[in-house]
Amino acid sequence: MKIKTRFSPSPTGLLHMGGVRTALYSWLFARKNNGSFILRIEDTDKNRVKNNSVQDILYGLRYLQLNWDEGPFFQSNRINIYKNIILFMLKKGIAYKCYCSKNRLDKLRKNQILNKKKPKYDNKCRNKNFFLKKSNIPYVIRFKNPTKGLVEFRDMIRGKISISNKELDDLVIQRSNGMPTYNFCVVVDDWQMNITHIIRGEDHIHNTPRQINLLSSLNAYIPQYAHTSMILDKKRKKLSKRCSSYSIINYINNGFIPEAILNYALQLGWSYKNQEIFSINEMKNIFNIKYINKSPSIIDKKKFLWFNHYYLNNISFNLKYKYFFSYCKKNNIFFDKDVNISGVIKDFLGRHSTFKDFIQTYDYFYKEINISNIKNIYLYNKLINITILKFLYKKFNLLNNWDLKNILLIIKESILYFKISFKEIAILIRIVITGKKQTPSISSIIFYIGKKKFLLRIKNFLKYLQLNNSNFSK
Ligand SMILES: Nc1ncnc2c1ncn2[C@@H]1O[C@H](COP(=O)(O)OP(=O)(O)OP(=O)(O)O)[C@@H](O)[C@H]1O
Repeated sequence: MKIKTRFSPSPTGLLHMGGVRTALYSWLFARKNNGSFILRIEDTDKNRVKNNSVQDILYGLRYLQLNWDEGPFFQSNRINIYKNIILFMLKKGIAYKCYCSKNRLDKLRKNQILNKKKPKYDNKCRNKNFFLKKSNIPYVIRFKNPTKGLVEFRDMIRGKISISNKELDDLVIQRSNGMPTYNFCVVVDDWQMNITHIIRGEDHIHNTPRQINLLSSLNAYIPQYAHTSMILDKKRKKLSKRCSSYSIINYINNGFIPEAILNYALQLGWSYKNQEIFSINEMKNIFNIKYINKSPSIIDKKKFLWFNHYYLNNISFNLKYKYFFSYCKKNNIFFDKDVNISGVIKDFLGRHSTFKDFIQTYDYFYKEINISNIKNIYLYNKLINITILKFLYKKFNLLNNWDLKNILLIIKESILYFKISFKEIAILIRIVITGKKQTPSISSIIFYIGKKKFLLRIKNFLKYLQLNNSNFSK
């Protein structure tokens, strides 16, 4: 039997690490076993569906390259399939119409709670034959859950789980508005899509016995289940789809790369021989459900940054370049062709943990600097500054071979000429061409920023000094 797994999020909010890890484990399990990975969007509860949530899920999965073999299927497009099966179940007598009013059910529930009993439907309508009844009274359709025996399954993470059927309600499979319910649609889809393994969060574990009973009543194959523990935020609460700071889109916007997100997601609740770094291929080869642990995991931003930093330093230059430019494009950041951005990436990206941090630190390579924000250039007086800058402009303008060696030669020449220190001239140039007091080595910055931008910034600065009364001195 071909292995088939599925990721089936509900589009009720943002895709977060909990969803990504579930998708990753299901994807890895399928890939490791030459199986198929299916994407199914569980969007039948229209009241809870959030705008753009589907796009967010698809974008996140595509960014992470968790490619699906079938789908995306949308449950909202399959309503007729569910309804036909419900009709079949009614005919077969494994489902029935329940006309109990909300009022009656509320009272029943209240009394049960008062008598310290677990709230449960009392099966009032179960044995009445309402199938042919035509009336305007609203009704729901319930599944006839077995009343005796146990539902048992072997969870691939948690071991044997069994629950008495006495504990289970006659599940509503169709609401009074005619819409099939979540648990029912899931069962029909898992059955019709031939899902063999269901890896999902333990927030669904209470649904499993009901789903198994439904599958059995339809003579369907019972998949194997693996319920993972929850991922929690730093306050130890289950990650929320409503909180954007934990969303994948937020990580992507901050410049986390797929390798780091996947590696971090993998090891949140999964461990293998103390190894931390796994390439995608390694994940596919090694992945095994037996390495998933049962305790909840807490998102640790520092660790996540560490992974991204690691990958920014260790992926191939081509990949770095590709990710970096798609990040820039998405954020409307463009570089003049004069700027040697590959050099900047090669030399400086490795110092940073995210693209966002990197791009903010080196904004002077793509953004014009605002001279009027510069308050002090810490060097002599205005006249001397103007003289040095004019000298530099002239020398650099004549330089045809824009390379590090020649750039350093001009800097040295200016030091000797003006009898100032390297530090002093570096500060002046740094402020003028970057607007910042701290940057990496000034000769590299001059080299990477290119002749055109370098000269233009000196020229603009000179203009500003000449027009302005500020003396830019100590
Ligand atoms: N915090 C979490 N930790 C681990 N797994 C999670 C977490 N949140 C969701 N999942 C799992 O991710 C998968 C997709 O989740 P889904 O989008 O349906 O979120 P959900 O939290 O179950 O949805 P909803 O909040 O709308 O009920 C499910 O298998 C779910 O169990």
